[in-house]
Amino acid sequence: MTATGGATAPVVRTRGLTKVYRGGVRAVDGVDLEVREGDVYGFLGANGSGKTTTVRMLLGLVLASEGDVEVFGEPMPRNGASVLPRIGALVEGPGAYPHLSGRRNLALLDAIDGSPRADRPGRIGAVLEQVGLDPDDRRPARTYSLGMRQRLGLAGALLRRPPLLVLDEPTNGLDPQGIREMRELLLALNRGGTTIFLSSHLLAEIEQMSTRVGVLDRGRLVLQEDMSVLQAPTGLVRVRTPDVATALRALDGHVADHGPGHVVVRSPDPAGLVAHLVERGVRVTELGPERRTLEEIVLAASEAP
Ligand SMILES: Nc1ncnc2c1ncn2[C@@H]1O[C@H](COP(=O)(O)OP(=O)(O)OP(=O)(O)O)[C@@H](O)[C@H]1O
Repeated sequence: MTATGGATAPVVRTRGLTKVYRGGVRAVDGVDLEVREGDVYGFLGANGSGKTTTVRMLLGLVLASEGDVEVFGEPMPRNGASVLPRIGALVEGPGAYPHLSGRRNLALLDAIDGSPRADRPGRIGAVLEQVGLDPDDRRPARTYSLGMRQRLGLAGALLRRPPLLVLDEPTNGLDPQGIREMRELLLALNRGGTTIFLSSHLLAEIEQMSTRVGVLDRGRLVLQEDMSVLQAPTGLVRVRTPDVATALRALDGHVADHGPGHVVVRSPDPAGLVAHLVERGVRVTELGPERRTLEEIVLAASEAP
């Protein structure tokens, strides 16, 4: 196990991870991931950028062509038998036996896992409640909405109370309400200490949930950074005002940008800036630090050659 500067080993680390499919498609190309304990790691990339292939290599479902994967400091897939029971995974659309209820589906999964039988009903009831499904619902899974199936899939992933969840596009096919519920559930799990690795092609989803983000572009990791660093204040202040023309005169030389109803000002001192503007008859309706959106950050990273 390797430790970085005395800190705990990353929960997931890859080095030079590469997958070349037969026929020569380089789906994943030299990827160095680092997911730390407690992260909600947002793994972002357009369709076809290689997210699913990467997730599958993390879980040992696809063999890497080159490079290595460590999960909990152990090599994968070699130590799968010890590592996989500590991972809850939802990789491709949730699979469930359509003729069985949610509870029966989970009981089967639990039995396959070889978990102790004694407290099975209680354990299953608890995860069903946790994902917002009724533990007493006897209807077969085929009558479930897509959102309910997705929750059932997540319930299956949570049965062993894994410290790491690996989820490939967990909100695919959900309506806005379902997406919100999934987000809240995942954030609650993360607050309880679960590390979450989440792939998505949706910027807004990653922006709202993640503590750290990795961006894949045509198989290459073009960005990996903590959100707090990416969205640190830029030293610019955005001022909303109905008096843009007056503001421009008052701030001569300090304006970085302006548009209808706002100016963006280079200023280390927002309080002083307000006083300065008000003195010169500029009405300020709103003022706050300017931060880059994840979209701007990702576009800039993906444009690099
Ligand atoms: N089994 C395979 N054989 C050959 N090529 C494959 C295979 N699986 C994926 N690919 C190719 O590898 C590239 C990456 O695919 P992958 O599914 O990993 O991307 P993704 O980012 O998960 O995309 P999506 O969100 O559409 O699933 C694509 O060009 C895809 O066509």
